[in-house]
Amino acid sequence: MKVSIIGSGYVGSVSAACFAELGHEVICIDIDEEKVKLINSGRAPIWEEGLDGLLEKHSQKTLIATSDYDYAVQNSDASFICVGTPSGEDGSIDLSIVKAASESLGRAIAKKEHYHVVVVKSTVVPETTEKVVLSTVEEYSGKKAGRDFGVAMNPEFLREGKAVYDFMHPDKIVVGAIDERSGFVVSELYRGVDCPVTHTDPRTAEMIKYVNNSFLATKISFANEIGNICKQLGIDTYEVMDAVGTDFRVERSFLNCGAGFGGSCFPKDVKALIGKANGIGYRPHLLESVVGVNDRQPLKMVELLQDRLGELGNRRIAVLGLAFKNDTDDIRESRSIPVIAELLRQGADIAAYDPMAAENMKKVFPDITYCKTSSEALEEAEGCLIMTEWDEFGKLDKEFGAMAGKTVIDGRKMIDPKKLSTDIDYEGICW
Ligand SMILES: NC(=O)c1ccc[n+]([C@@H]2O[C@H](COP(=O)([O-])OP(=O)(O)OC[C@H]3O[C@@H](n4cnc5c(N)ncnc54)[C@H](O)[C@@H]3O)[C@@H](O)[C@H]2O)c1
Ligand SMILES: O=c1ccn([C@@H]2O[C@H](COP(=O)(O)OP(=O)(O)O[C@H]3O[C@H](CO)[C@@H](O)[C@H](O)[C@H]3O)[C@@H](O)[C@H]2O)c(=O)[nH]1
Repeated sequence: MKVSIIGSGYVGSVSAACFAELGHEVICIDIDEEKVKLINSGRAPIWEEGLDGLLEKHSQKTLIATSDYDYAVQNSDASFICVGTPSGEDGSIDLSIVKAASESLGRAIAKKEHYHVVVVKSTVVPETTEKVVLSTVEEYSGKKAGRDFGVAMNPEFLREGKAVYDFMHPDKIVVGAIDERSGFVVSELYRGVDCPVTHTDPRTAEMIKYVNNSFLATKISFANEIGNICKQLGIDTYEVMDAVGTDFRVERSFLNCGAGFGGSCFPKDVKALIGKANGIGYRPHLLESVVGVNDRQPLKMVELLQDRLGELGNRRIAVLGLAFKNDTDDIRESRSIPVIAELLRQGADIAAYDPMAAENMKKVFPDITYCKTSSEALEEAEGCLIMTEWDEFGKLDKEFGAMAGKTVIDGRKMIDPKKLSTDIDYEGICW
């Protein structure tokens, strides 16, 4: 089939490359000319394991990029909207980018003779597909949904760092369509991907995505709350979760306590669902607490450091890990951001290191010191905060010997001090 993908960020570029790998002809549309150029030269606009290889393989053959909506719509059967859905000022969803993409799509569909399917892959709150996307495309195309064009919602569940693998091997595919014809086109695109498919209406599909993310975020905040209690009682919360997680009704994953959840999805999506609930007159106390625990958790890292070191002004502090999790250069909502902001507020001298995300963090904190290795960051540092679960931090040992102090606060349970040959003053955030 022929498919166009609107937005070439994490979801769009991965979806485009994977649809090409599944044998479809793909056109990427982005308003960012740099991304268009990169994709057309066979290079990925973001770092994702395996993405460069797929783009190199398919670019200029069955995959091209453009900023021309008319060309893309004329030459495809369906368009997937994969643009950003950031938080507005009050945390509720900002749909302006989705609206703009829907307008451009509507104008292009106006000029098309044949049936076209509009698919929303961006994470959008329930009712958006019908009340914003469908109605905008109708308005700008002068055509009728269900007759002249189809509409479906197909949420994406990929994880950054594992995005290509997740797209090709998903747990589930959800297709929320306004009618059978639209749903059929979307399902056909996934032919060859082996997993259960849920066929439903658009608003249920939209809600499935939010419930999936909110539940995982809730597990993490629950684990952090339990971890905070366990720490005070001198109980190993990881041992607790290992045992509790053997209950198949609980399941062990996403119960690792630590510095909290970051990323472009969990914080934004939980807040968007809160905003949507408030909008319909329901106050979601549990979801508010999930955000509250997550906002407080990273600051505990600084408090623990202060307990050991006292005043932090002019003290050199190594911050290991800037990405919101391992295996990505993405720093969106990284828990190291509030930590660095608080350290700066207290006048600390920060030596930061991340294997991939330093360039992105420089845009947020241009004036801290960025180091090329963990060793360089630890050199002469009085304290160290481990913020991201990069494998290499679990292998640190002798490097701690170069510190001026010995305090290491671990936010991701990367270090087992009993296994180190170097003597450190170690404390875990919840253990
Ligand atoms: N990042 C993830 O891991 C992930 C996973 C599942 C779902 N999602 C959801 O998918 C959506 C996209 O997320 P992302 O992380 O890929 O975003 P992103 O910011 O990385 O990419 C969005 C892209 O859209 C482009 N764009 C903006 N306006 C446009 C327009 N009018 N026409 C064409 N292109 C336009 C931007 O230039 C950018 O390249 C969000 O709703 C997000 O919540 C993200
Ligand atoms: O037990 C855990 C598990 C994760 N995290 C943190 O949670 C965040 C998110 O991790 P992860 O879910 O692996 O990353 P994302 O790439 O943000 O993926 C989530 O968000 C995507 C966007 O919606 C969804 O598609 C995915 O299914 C969903 O896992 C990171 O900061 C992790 O450090 C914890 O603190 N404890």
